[in-house]
Amino acid sequence: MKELRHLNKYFKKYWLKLLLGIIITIIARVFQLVMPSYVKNSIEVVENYVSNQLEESAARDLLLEYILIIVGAALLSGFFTFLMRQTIINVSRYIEYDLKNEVFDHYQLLSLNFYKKNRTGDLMNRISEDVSQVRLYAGPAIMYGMQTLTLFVCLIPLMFIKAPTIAFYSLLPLPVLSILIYQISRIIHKRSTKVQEYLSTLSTFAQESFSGVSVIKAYTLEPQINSEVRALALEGKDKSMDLAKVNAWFFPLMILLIGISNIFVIYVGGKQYLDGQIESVGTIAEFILYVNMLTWPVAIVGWLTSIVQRAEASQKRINEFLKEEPSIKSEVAQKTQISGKIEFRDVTFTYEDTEITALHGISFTVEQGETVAILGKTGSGKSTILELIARLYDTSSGTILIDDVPIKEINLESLRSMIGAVPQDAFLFSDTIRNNIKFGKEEATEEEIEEVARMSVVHDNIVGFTNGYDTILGERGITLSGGQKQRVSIARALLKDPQIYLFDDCLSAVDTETEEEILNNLKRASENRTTLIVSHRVSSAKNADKIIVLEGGKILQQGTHNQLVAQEGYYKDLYINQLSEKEN
Ligand SMILES: Nc1ncnc2c1ncn2[C@@H]1O[C@H](COP(=O)(O)OP(=O)(O)OP(=O)(O)O)[C@@H](O)[C@H]1O
Repeated sequence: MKELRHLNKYFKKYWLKLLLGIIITIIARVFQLVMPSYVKNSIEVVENYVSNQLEESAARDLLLEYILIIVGAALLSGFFTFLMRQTIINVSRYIEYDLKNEVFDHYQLLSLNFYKKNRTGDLMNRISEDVSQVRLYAGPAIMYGMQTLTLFVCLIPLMFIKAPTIAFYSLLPLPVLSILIYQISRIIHKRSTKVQEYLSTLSTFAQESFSGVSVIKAYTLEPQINSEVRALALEGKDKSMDLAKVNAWFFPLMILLIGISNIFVIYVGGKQYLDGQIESVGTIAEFILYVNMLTWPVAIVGWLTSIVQRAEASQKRINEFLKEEPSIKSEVAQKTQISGKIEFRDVTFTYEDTEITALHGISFTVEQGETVAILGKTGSGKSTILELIARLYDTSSGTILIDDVPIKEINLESLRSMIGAVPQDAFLFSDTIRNNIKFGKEEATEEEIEEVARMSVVHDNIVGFTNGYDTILGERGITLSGGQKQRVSIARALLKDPQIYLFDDCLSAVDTETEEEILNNLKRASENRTTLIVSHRVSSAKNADKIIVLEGGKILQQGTHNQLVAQEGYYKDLYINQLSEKEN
């Protein structure tokens, strides 16, 4: 129960509702207890009438009275049971909602390294599946637990007072029932977890096959994929059958044990009646009702035990993530203005997970308002430089200064709010084009959105769609071409109007003419803004104030376009190659 202590703060938050729920549970059970003794009384009335101790009209009146009491108690018990669910189950839904938000908010704080170490499926599972398991503890477990406790506390002493011998024998099979249900619940849980695992493997595989359907068709891989799906589905079916087999035991076992209890009541009660130890056959009927009232709560003790165990395991997994500290933290609370000078001083950076050293002792300065292009072969460390400026990672050694202040001494929110980054793989949400552009500036007007779309040379494409800016993207809507995605992503950054622009090879999928047009527009937009452009093309770099050429994480060449074409090396070769490609 150590891990579940995390929920105490929520129990404190909703203590009044919980207390009310518990009181209502007790009231509901007490009304339920009225029924069996009035059934007994009714049978006694009939017995007395048969043995001529009671007039017919008096018997009728009494029976009517008892029936009305039974119906009234049942209605009240039902009404309070309804209220019980409305309070306790509602509290568990509130706790589930709070806990989901807590986990999600924490996920948002964590750094990229955390997301690399943990698979998306795992992150999703903890926020959905594990939180649901915990909810079962916070709601149903408490509700049924209270119900069972009330019944035990009220009913068992009552049974022993009324007829101790019958009580003893009728209760005898119930602990066995509880233990068996506990064992079955455990097995059911284990097997259903396996079924869930297979289902998620199958759905991941299916999802990948649908996403990659064009590759599958192009390579005529359909038969192979079909047989893999069939094999997975077969395995899943076997696991489901295993689960169905244990599930099938649940109710028959319960019915068997209730049956045994009833037989004990009838046998022992009948014997006592014949021996004159109990006065009425009604007592037997009363005890049969008691046994039936107890069966479900007793079975539930086993079920509850396994629910608490599962909730504890789930909360442990949730706590593991909640304890995770973000590796990139804002060490300065005070927000600052940033004008955009960037300096790398002997920066070395190694990715923790792959241990690849992407940058080796890099030093360079970008003055405020300057445009710098970074070129180099793939894997030379270009994107890493941009990621370090946005402080998605911290340097392994050396310092990055923004406006001559070490980056770690700048409020993280201020820094990131002043950066407009366009990543290499433009990511667009399954939302309208308008909302995707507005992402960086919620309050943007229609005119502003259109203006940045024009500057990114994507406006004409957008108005060409039937729904224009309301066109939904992604799975629910249309798929943009690589170049269109890149340009929507550029529009998003322009709308933010930041002090620092980071463009990571974001024109690779557009033709050179459009590239030229966009670059001209960017030049206007980024006037007085510090701009870093990562590219493989000389055309994107040639107008920059400075060009940095990287190789293997080190600076190979540095200078203006004119300086670099005048010297032998990577840049000049690239320039000549791309020039002749263009001419051809
Ligand atoms: N997120 C990451 N985790 C681990 N290693 C990484 C990560 N990103 C890049 N690397 C490694 O760091 C090195 C530099 O990568 P980087 O993406 O900075 O190169 P790049 O010059 O931008 O390449 P490209 O032109 O292909 O985009 C590469 O060897 C790469 O494998």
